[in-house]
Amino acid sequence: MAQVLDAETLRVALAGLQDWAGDPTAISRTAQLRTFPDAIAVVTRVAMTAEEMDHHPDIDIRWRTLTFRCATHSAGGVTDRDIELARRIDQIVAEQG
Ligand SMILES: C[C@H](O)[C@H](O)[C@H]1CNC2=NC(N)=NC(=O)C2=N1
Repeated sequence: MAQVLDAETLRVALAGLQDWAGDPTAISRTAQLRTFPDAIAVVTRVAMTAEEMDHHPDIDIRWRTLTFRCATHSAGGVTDRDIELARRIDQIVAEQG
């Protein structure tokens, strides 16, 4: 099973991502898109990626502002799977933004 990252490993991983913050329990990032449809397009793409990975973020939608939160429930915290999901979310946001 995936292991929860220790604080130092997490710090290094967060430095390689775009706007993510958090602690070993969960990481999150907010992204503001140009329009509501742009935001929903990002949500749809993230949903497809999450299904492929069988790893799903919590997503909060407020007009054109999205907040993503990633943790591995079965492990009780942030694992490599969350870092990979965050990286893919960054890529999708960058492509849509
Ligand atoms: C059976 C299936 O693999 C699990 O329920 C998956 C689904 N998606 C998940 N997503 C997240 N973020 N954490 C999990 O522990 C998790 N578990």
